[in-house]
Amino acid sequence: MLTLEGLVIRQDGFELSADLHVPDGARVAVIGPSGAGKSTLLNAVAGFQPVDEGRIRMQGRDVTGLAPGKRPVSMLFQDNNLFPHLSAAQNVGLGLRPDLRLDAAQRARVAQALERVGLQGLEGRKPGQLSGGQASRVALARVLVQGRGLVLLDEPFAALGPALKAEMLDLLEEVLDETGATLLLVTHDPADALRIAPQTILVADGWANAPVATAQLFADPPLALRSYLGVPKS
Ligand SMILES: Nc1ncnc2c1ncn2[C@@H]1O[C@H](COP(=O)(O)OP(=O)(O)OP(=O)(O)O)[C@@H](O)[C@H]1O
Repeated sequence: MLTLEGLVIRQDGFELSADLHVPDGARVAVIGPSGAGKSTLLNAVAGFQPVDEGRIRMQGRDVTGLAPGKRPVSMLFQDNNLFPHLSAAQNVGLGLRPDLRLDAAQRARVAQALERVGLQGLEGRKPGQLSGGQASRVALARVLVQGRGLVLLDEPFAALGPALKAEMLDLLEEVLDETGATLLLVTHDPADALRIAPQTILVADGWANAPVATAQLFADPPLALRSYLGVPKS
């Protein structure tokens, strides 16, 4: 699904390298110290961050030079990137057509996605009239209608309480089951990784490492992860 070949990203003295492969349908957490480069990695995969060396391949295609919209990727940020002046339905519709000129079938898909995430009846509300959890559901509905092969989430549910976050991770899992998409999820919470991602990419010391089994990584964390987790070094 996703291959990073000899990737090097540089910005203002910071350098991140990656040489790794994420198989189709894999669910992978991205974890590591603050400032290690987790968001930089996701932004490069999504196409928002230029790459200095190497190639990014998706579904067998070289996408290194492609604009974000041309990549088979949906990205969800912590603020859910919803437009405040648009309704929930319009925010979801943007995932299908940026000019929002939806035909009847596309409008039906939007309604179906909003119903799928439990927001029937709230289609006309603007983000400011929704709770944090409901706004996250709108963003997930957009991921659902986009139906892209790779879903990138950068700490999307960090502002929600623990129970609501667990609920959203469960809903995310259901959406992934339905679309078969591959997931990269940046999180600061090992419990999130253990809950949803059998594999984890550790970003530390200038490298995004190849995915390893999440349970094993946390059972016996490498040095770079120990201080971050607050685990004694010996
Ligand atoms: N726009 C930018 N221009 C220059 N340097 C940047 C920019 N954005 C981030 N950086 C630097 O790049 C490095 C990686 O930042 P990044 O946001 O990817 O880390 P992170 O692992 O996601 O951190 P956190 O967990 O705190 O969100 C940091 O040293 C940061 O200061």
